[in-house]
Amino acid sequence: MFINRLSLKQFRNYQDACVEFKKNINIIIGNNAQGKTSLIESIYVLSTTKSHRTSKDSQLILFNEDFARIEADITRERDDLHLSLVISKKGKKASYNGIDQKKLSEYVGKLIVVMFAPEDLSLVKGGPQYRRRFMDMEIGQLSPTYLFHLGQYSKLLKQRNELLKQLRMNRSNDLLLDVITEQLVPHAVYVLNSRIEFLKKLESFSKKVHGEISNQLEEIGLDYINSFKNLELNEETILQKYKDLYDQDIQLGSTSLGPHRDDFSVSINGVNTHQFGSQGQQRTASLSMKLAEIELIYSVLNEYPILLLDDVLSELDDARQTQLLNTIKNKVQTFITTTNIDGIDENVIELADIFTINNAKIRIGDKNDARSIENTTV
Ligand SMILES: Nc1ncnc2c1ncn2[C@@H]1O[C@H](COP(=O)(O)OP(=O)(O)OP(=O)(O)O)[C@@H](O)[C@H]1O
Repeated sequence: MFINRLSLKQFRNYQDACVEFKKNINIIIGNNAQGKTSLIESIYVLSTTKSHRTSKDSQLILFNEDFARIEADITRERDDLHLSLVISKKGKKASYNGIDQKKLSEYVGKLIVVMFAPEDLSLVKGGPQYRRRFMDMEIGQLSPTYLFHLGQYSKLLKQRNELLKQLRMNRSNDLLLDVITEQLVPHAVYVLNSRIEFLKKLESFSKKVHGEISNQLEEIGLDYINSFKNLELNEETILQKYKDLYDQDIQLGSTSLGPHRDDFSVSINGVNTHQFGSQGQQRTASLSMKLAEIELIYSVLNEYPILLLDDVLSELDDARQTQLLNTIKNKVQTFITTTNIDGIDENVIELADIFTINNAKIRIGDKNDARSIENTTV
């Protein structure tokens, strides 16, 4: 898929902006704090309805304004799309081809993106919450059903934890605990099985990509860490396990097992990268997973997603940039932000359109414009 036109109104530091994209590689260059990340963040938000760098939607609205709007014209293999997302203090409203969407979960998946940003290093290095979020966002883009089950699971989990806390004070309402637990279990089982299946597929694509990046010296492994350990993941067994844990959960005042506790490990040549990997290995492993995602999405949709590279390309060495270029060339529309074009491989620059951003004003430029920006960078 391909974004032809993007327009922003009162999004972050953009008052009004409209930009057309023609080539599949687009380099966005500007000094710090001009609006580069905000531009690609807007594409991510339009796709997923969530920002990759804040959970507070109000931060996306230009200071002192009431709403922000992101719109784009998109060409997909099978059709053209017009997407619009309005973010206001009252909430978010999405529409496609002029039709308002009642549920955001049904809107997600129209525009599919893969983002690789500095925060993605946390994917390997950070706590389990980063990896759970990664799985949920990625599976969610491909499956509204997953988003539905995840949403139900989160809602019921919150209710169950509140109830457990009440029961800790006064053990009287076990019947309600039965009801909530019985409702929770099918969603937990669906989420678990989907994540395990996703991770298996991602592992097989990652092995291929990582082998190529590392000259076949390294083998990457991804393993789902399931808090139910080796239990069979069917509703009956999981329900029984939750029941066996009633006393423990009441004492804790929270649900001790389930998808909200899970994680996945990333290993290189059998060694856990989270604990023992070098910075470089952690970065390569994150990149392999992101590139693998592109191929995984293609295998499901028969269509490539859009790739957003926020300030990460110049940090990759030549071999990794070449690998990246091979993955995206002529097929994946890619947006690359940077303050410094010198760190970007000439072969990538040759294939790209270059845009400059200065105080939220976007201009189409060329290599020389990009270099003159660098000269003014302090
Ligand atoms: N809601 C908002 N309203 C107005 N301005 C905002 C809002 N949110 C962020 N900004 C400002 O927008 C500017 C651009 O931020 P952005 O993160 O896009 O910069 P950038 O060009 O990616 O810079 P860097 O290279 O430092 O990452 C910053 O000055 C930031 O403070």
